[in-house]
Amino acid sequence: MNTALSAKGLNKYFHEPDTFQVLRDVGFEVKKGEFVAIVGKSGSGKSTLLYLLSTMDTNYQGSIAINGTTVTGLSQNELSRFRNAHIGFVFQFHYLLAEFSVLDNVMLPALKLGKKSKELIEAKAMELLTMLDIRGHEMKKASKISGGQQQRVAIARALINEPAIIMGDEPTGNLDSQNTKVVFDIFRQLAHETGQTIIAVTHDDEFAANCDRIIEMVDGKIMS
Ligand SMILES: Nc1ncnc2c1ncn2[C@@H]1O[C@H](COP(=O)(O)OP(=O)(O)OP(=O)(O)O)[C@@H](O)[C@H]1O
Repeated sequence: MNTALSAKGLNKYFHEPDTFQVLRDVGFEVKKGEFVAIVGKSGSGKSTLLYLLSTMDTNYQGSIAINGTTVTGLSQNELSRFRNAHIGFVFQFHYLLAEFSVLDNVMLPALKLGKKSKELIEAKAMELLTMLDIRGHEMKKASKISGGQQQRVAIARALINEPAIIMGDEPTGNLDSQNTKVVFDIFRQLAHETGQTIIAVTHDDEFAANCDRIIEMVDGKIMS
């Protein structure tokens, strides 16, 4: 199976203050190992779309399948389990637990999933911290490292359960150009060498231009 994500006929409405259609018949497929950027003007519906794709928002028309599982219609409990096992999230603001160590932050989603022993999880976390060049900072509180390092810790946390898909909402929105390049290169490596699929909403034209494919949203529709 070569399709990582399939979205069909997605329509989404907001009803406050007035009824407003934010997504209009959105459909596309993303292949396994593809690195895709979602771009578009502010208000075009990018974040709303990512919320649907990431299974956080279930109030829509249409259907979404991830890695061959139709997630549309699953219960909140099923979705929560599915997300934990299959999707990694990287946001503009990393939402690390400031008072917890770097290592604990990375280990947490795997401890929550409860499939592996603490020793195995710690070994995997250390492997990721090494790959992301944060080795040596693992016992520091998350609040005591730089912004670029924090974002790399957030990526390690997103990767700990070896998700098939990584979704980013402005994953480099808060970073300088040097750290943006580091994060971009990590994503590209994950896509092209590990076969993980990356879908990132971005306002950064250079970031988008270097992805495998750009999905452009205009007024809730896909243009290209
Ligand atoms: N909860 C909500 N209730 C009502 N309208 C909403 C809600 N969330 C978003 N919208 C509206 O839906 C439209 C799309 O919003 P969305 O956040 O998806 O856009 P975006 O392309 O991600 O924008 P940005 O680039 O500024 O983040 C906007 O007009 C926004 O005001």
